[in-house]
Amino acid sequence: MRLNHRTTGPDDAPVVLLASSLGTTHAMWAPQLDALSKNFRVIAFDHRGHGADEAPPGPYTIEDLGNDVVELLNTTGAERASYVGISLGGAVGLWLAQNAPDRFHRFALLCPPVNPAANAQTWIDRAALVRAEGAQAIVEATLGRWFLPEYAEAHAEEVEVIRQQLLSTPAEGYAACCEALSTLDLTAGLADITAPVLLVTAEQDTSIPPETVVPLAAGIPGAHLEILEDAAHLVTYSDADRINPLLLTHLG
Ligand SMILES: O=C(O)CC1=CCC(=O)O1
Repeated sequence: MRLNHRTTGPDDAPVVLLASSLGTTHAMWAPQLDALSKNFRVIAFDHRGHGADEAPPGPYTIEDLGNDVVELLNTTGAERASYVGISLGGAVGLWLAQNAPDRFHRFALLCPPVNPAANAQTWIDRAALVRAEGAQAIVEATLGRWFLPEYAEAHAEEVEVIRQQLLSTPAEGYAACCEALSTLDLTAGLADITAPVLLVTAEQDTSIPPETVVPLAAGIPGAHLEILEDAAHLVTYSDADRINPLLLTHLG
């Protein structure tokens, strides 16, 4: 599976992979590109079934999504990369930290779901809804979880960009990634993670609430936790001015 991606920054710089949330594309990383591309070769990619290409039929598994990233890394010629992932991208990062530790330096995982299988039926129902009715069935509720009302009111154009990404995501790709989440529980391997991990959660994140992310900091050896006040789920997009310095400090 060859993932859609966009590369910026110097060819000979250390590689950083950017992994987006469910139903968005690599374009959601626009607020990070200038800051990260000065010192890194930044590769922002689409998960399988997302972005411009046709979606392979689901269900997908976390192994599918994680192995796609390793294949993408293989094409760069770099032995190792650092990895920044939000939401679904954060879950894939947790899987990579546990299953491909020799390919990665550092992880920054923002609002990652660690045990979505605890709510398996929710994800199965969402997959069925999107297969039947398309992404328009979930778009407004999703934006309501991802952005604070005051941000959405003041940044209508920015929110519209994410709305269009959600609406353009192939229904099969979105649904098949929901199915990957419905079977995913990464809690057992947290203590085995050896890479330095930055965890970020947002106080008003109703998608992946802070109480599900805060315990990861105790479970992952040496993990560093940041809790953002006055922010909802899609922190890289709505709060780049606070997130970018955290990423630059952690990635080194
Ligand atoms: O859709 C949501 O609000 C929650 C979510 C889980 C994984 C993801 O990328 O988004």
